[in-house]
Amino acid sequence: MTRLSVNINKIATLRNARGGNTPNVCEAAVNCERFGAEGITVHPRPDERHIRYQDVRDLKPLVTTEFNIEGYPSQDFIDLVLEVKPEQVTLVPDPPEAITSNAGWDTVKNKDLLIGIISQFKAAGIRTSIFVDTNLANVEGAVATGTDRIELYTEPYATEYPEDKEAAIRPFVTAAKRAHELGLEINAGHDLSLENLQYFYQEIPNLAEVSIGHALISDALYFGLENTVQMYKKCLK
Ligand SMILES: CC(=O)[C@@H](O)[C@H](O)COP(=O)(O)O
Ligand SMILES: NCC(=O)COP(=O)(O)O
Repeated sequence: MTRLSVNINKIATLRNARGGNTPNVCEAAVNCERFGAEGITVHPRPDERHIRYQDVRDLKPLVTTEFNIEGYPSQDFIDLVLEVKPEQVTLVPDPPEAITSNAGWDTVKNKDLLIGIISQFKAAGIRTSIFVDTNLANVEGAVATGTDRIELYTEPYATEYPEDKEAAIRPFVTAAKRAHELGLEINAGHDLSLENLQYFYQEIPNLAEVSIGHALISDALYFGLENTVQMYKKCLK
């Protein structure tokens, strides 16, 4: 079974636009789970442009499926994750000025950094995942970091899909097969949508979880959040 983890960053984007508490981020998370989400993902960025550190603290007692906190492993981020103790932490190499996540880790160059950070989270009983592209050197390099999972960075797939879906999926199948051979569990995310999700799910073996936010929350503006969560779940059958 592939779990759908809904990334609620963009609920917080809308809330922050007016400075109040509407839409309520915690209420949205609880409802996403009620509508069928099997996880809630948040990505507190250094500038707190959407999800704030306090949102992460407020969400922890409310999330009853799996709580996944994504982010760059600054000391503030590490401290927050160790304080909150989610089911999973996903490390991304995003610089503070990044508009969004746009690359995976160079797991060879960052091996020692990742080993030190991942060991802290694992000692706290938190499952770890690291964002990687389909370069096999980075997939193979992930093993040495001690991470439990990789998260395949799927923006290149989403970009190429409309032109040539067979070409788009090919590197991801290769990377997923190699990761499984190495004993890594496999997550995926970034720019997955109602257009491209089902094919990705059908072609990628041993896919444990997809985390989806931007497209799903955008679709909810037209179809409603309950309908939309269930439409995405149907793509994972
Ligand atoms: C790692 C990943 O792909 C998502 O967390 C993405 O970074 C969402 O971040 P934004 O919602 O800030 O675009
Ligand atoms: N890890 C990917 C994620 O959480 C959501 O990415 P996106 O669907 O907002 O592009």
